[in-house]
Amino acid sequence: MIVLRNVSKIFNARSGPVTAVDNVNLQVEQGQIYGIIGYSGAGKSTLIRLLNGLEKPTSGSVVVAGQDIAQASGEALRQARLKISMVFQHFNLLWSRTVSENIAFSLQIAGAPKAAIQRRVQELIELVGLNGKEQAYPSQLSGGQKQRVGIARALANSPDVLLCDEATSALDPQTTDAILDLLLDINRQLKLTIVLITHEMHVVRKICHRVAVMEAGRIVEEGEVLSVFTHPQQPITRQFVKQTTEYSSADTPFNADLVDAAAGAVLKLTFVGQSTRQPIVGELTLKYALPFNILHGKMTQTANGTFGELWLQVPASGSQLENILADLHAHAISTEVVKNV
Ligand SMILES: Nc1ncnc2c1ncn2[C@@H]1O[C@H](COP(=O)(O)OP(=O)(O)OP(=O)(O)O)[C@@H](O)[C@H]1O
Repeated sequence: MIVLRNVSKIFNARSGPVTAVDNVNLQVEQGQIYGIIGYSGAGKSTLIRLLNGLEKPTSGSVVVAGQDIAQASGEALRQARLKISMVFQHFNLLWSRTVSENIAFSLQIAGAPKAAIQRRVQELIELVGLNGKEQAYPSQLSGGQKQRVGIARALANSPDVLLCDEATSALDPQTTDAILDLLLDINRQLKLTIVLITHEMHVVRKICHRVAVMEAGRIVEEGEVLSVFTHPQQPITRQFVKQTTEYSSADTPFNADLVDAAAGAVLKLTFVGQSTRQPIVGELTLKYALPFNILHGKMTQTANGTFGELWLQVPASGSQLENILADLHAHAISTEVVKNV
């Protein structure tokens, strides 16, 4: 659905040239929810503006739904952009128009017949859960409701691609989750391709199928969300993954006092997919007749699967510890010896 080839964008600022996007290659499949994560200044906004033709690349090609957006101009660009909608962080609603009128606006501009507009608006109101709010003005709505209007408005022209520019960054955590659920629902119901930019890994974890990590204009890591979470390669990706855990340093998530200095090695086990279903601690306890001590455990859901992390203290060393690790690997469980006591 979207293919970016060797895309760079260099701005000529007063202080000199700024490379906002640096040789980016990217592919988003039809029906995918694709996350682009990075800190402020990484180039995310520029990249998303390249996708809807608001910026032209300095070099490279940007193809969306078969159309080269970078080459298109005039009427062709206008038509292409009708199929690429955007949802904004600060909603960008028309404050003097009601909810219905905001949603109807782009259809009116396109010259759709009145009855068709009314039908479409009602359909969208129901889709985003705003029944009863048709005649309300944006100032009478909560942040989450405003974003529902923003999403309904973006869907009015039945786009091929929905771009979300930090769509939940102005919302509290509960409202963020409700809006993310709505996006997931829309993706499933309409098979709509969604590209979102964010600085929050929680957003990526909850709804994205794939993620690209951006740093200084480049994509430094890319992959399926589940595999990026379980095997982050770059330091910046590890930092983002840590955002979604309750501990912020490289330290373990449990109180160090729980570890008995004389009671053996501390292991971190990571389970992915099917391996999350195995009663592995019970099996090991029986097999080795050892009192495995659970220090901490958690399961995390992503859009393409579940992974679990478990910290254990194992009163074993030497060849016995090696055998335990080999057994875990045979069950497709990754291990890390956090501390070898
Ligand atoms: N029109 C412009 N002229 C000059 N420099 C620009 C322009 N737009 C963006 N930049 C620069 O390009 C770099 C990337 O900016 P961009 O806004 O794309 O990053 P971002 O990841 O979206 O950050 P934020 O989340 O803060 O918006 C920054 O160094 C920024 O200063």
